[in-house]
Amino acid sequence: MPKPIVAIIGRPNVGKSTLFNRITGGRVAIVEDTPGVTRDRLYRDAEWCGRQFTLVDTGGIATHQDDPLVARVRSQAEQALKEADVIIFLVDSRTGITADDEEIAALLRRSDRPVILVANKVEDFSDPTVTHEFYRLGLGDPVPISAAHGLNTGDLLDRVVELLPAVPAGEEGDALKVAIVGRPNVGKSSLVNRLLGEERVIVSDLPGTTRDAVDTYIRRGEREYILIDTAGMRRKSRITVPTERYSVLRALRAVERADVVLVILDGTEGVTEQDKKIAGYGHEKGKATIIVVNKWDLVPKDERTMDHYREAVRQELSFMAYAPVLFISALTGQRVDQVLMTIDAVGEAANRRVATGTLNAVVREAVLLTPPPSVKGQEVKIYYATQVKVKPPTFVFFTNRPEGVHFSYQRYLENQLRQAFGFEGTPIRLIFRRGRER
Ligand SMILES: Nc1nc2c(ncn2[C@@H]2O[C@H](COP(=O)(O)OP(=O)(O)OP(=O)(O)O)[C@@H](O)[C@H]2O)c(=O)[nH]1
Ligand SMILES: Nc1nc2c(ncn2[C@@H]2O[C@H](COP(=O)(O)OP(=O)(O)OP(=O)(O)O)[C@@H](O)[C@H]2O)c(=O)[nH]1
Repeated sequence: MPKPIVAIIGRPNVGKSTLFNRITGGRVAIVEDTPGVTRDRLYRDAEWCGRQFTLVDTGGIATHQDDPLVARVRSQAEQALKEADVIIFLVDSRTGITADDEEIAALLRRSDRPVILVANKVEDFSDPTVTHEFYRLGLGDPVPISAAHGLNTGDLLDRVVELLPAVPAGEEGDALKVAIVGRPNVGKSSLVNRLLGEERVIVSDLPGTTRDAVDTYIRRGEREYILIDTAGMRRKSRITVPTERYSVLRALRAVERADVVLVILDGTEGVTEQDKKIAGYGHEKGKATIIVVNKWDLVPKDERTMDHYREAVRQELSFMAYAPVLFISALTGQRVDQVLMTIDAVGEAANRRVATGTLNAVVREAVLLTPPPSVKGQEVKIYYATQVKVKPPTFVFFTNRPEGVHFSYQRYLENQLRQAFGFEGTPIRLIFRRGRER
């Protein structure tokens, strides 16, 4: 299960970022007395009484600067309503209720999300009348706080934790987290639907309809998965819709918390620059990756079309030669069964540990077969290796000259390890350290 999300909403200048920093214990950011000062940190993890959650500061959500304030505040609130498990609605006890507050309150009253109404900037907690007028918003008892001084914020957090969804038993454990990423409209939601075997995510022809990452928990026999369905990532220059900034962040976050990344390509198009960038995120983060070429039903083909496409993928994504390539149709269901099987396989490979003895037998033979080239007349010796980590499998090689192991020789060693141990679908890392013969 992902961490629950708690959003702070409210009109500009009520103290959202002050409260955000107070709760997450971040450095108190430079807050100015100017309404609408933009910050770029939207999400931060927080914990209270052992419960973890992700806090969102909606003041940082990008909106059209040209839009009237009311529209901006409303779109931020709507965004928060879509994804938050609990909402903190912040008002300013010094200014009292404004038209913007009324507008947000109306939105909140129509939604079914738990809302905590919080009156900020309270100086005198002994005076019960300071928060009285806020009852009129129809959202229950206002909680008085001072975000700037950290007064009563503990009580507020108690309320937040009470309202968080319960942690379902046994769900924290072994489920493999699978991020489904790709450009808008390549068929991410359609694939998720197929994998679920039922229509649960709304699919539409409009690019970018799937705005938020949706986490779905599925079980197949003994195995459990969490599918993280992300919104399409747009090229930076084309980001015009306010929520796009959100989408890119979410997609990156999805990759970060995933064990396996499915990069979905549109079979009717080649591999684009955007595809490369998306695939690159997973590679850099050391995630096991599967390339899924979708809409294969639409591709006019003969018996060589698949090989051609595969070659193109290999060429464009040459940095991830380890990733298996599948050709599917989310629409007809063709070969979709291979997706879960391949997820299992690459998930296992990413977690594989090789015994030190076996590893060194392979390394010795590889070195014997092709010794490392010497550098400036000096011999380079590889003494032994050991696996220090999984996800991704990471190996430390001890050598007399770590800087002398040429990149092409590192490639050679990587290939030898792959030949011996597989590791299909996962990057592996080789680290060279100075050491002595054992
Ligand atoms: N007196 C007092 N001032 C506060 C308190 N909390 C925040 N402020 C001040 O209110 C102003 C606005 O605070 P911010 O945290 O930037 O408000 P915001 O809601 O994030 O504002 P936007 O960025 O415009 O959305 C700052 O000058 C803060 O110092 C408080 O508890 N008491
Ligand atoms: N012919 C065909 N059409 C498909 C296939 N997969 C998806 N589509 C269609 O492609 C369109 C986009 O599919 P979605 O699943 O919404 O794509 P998405 O990647 O989630 O899109 P965003 O929400 O924009 O990120 C829909 O009209 C689907 O019916 C496929 O395998 N074959």
